[in-house]
Amino acid sequence: MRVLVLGGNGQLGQCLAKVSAEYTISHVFFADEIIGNILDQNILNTLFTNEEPDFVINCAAYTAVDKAEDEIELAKAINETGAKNVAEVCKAFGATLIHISTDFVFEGNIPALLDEENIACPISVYGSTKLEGEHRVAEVLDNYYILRTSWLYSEFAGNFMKTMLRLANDRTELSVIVDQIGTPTYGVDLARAIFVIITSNKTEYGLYHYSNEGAISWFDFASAIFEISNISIKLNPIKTSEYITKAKRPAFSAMDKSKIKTKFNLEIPYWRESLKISLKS
Ligand SMILES: NC(=O)C1=CN([C@@H]2O[C@H](COP(=O)(O)OP(=O)(O)OC[C@H]3O[C@@H](n4cnc5c(N)ncnc54)[C@H](OP(=O)(O)O)[C@@H]3O)[C@@H](O)[C@H]2O)C=CC1
Ligand SMILES: Cc1cn([C@H]2C[C@H](O)[C@@H](COP(=O)(O)OP(=O)(O)O[C@H]3O[C@@H](C)C(=O)[C@@H](O)[C@H]3O)O2)c(=O)[nH]c1=O
Repeated sequence: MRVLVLGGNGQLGQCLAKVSAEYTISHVFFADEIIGNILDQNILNTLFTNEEPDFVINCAAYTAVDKAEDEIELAKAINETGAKNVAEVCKAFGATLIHISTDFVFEGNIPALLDEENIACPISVYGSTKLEGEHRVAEVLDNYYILRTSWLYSEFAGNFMKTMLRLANDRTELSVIVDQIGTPTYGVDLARAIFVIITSNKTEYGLYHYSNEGAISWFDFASAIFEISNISIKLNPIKTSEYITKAKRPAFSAMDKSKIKTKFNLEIPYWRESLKISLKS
């Protein structure tokens, strides 16, 4: 079993590296954006020729949600054309693709757990490009898994948990949005779910939702980060309208994980338990 991780230096890439040795996979190769530039088909061909992967995990993406509103072409190139390039090279080399997508494909106007059948209707450039990336993958390949995840955090790279800890260092007070509801996902839990899929020997291809269990606001998430870390800071709950950002974010994007739990016999940790583990790390 040979696995190739694209975007291997990013947050999820590092989470995959942390746990890959727990699984009976003979070879996992982590490619950064230079040796695995998903915008360059020649580079991808060379990489695939050398690595001969059975599975490819595509973590490479444009993930700067606000910046994407200004860098539309770059976000489209990486999240749409890049996804297509990866799917095409997987097809040419007979590899199964695990492609990562996001809860931000949803509009967020339905306050009920979103399953894979719910209509996606993105309200940001990032969300639109990720949805288009999903379509490109599905157009090219049959043997793909698209995993939509949400509010990814970990001890690695940049994320909301680390932003909160950093801001608490030099502020006595923080204001965080209370009317956007979703589910945090510990990247290490997602990494383990990906390896479960790879080692399952199943061929249940398609679209899946994966996050931790529970549904909370960003304010709740920040409160828990500070409470578990014993950081005392004044935290103000604010409305979305009081925190101006370039990109719109869904008001409700908590997802239903029944499909992945049933098909792969997965037990998903509750968000707060995973947060404690990540903060310890
Ligand atoms: N972070 C989150 O909250 C969430 C993320 N997701 C999805 O999960 C996946 C992984 O996200 P995460 O690990 O957090 O994101 P990161 O931004 O941490 O990692 C993405 C990686 O892709 C690399 N990259 C950018 N352009 C290219 C390119 N042309 N070729 C190859 N690599 C490239 C980046 O390199 P560099 O940094 O040098 O540009 C970076 O290392 C993404 O698909 C994302 O959309 C889904 C839901 C939530
Ligand atoms: C820093 C900060 C953010 N916020 C709000 C803004 C936003 O609505 C929310 C999260 O902010 P961030 O910019 O950290 O997170 P953001 O980049 O919006 O996170 C998203 O990233 C992409 C890649 C995804 O795919 C999504 O699932 C989601 O994780 O918190 C505050 O209310 N107060 C603050 O001090």
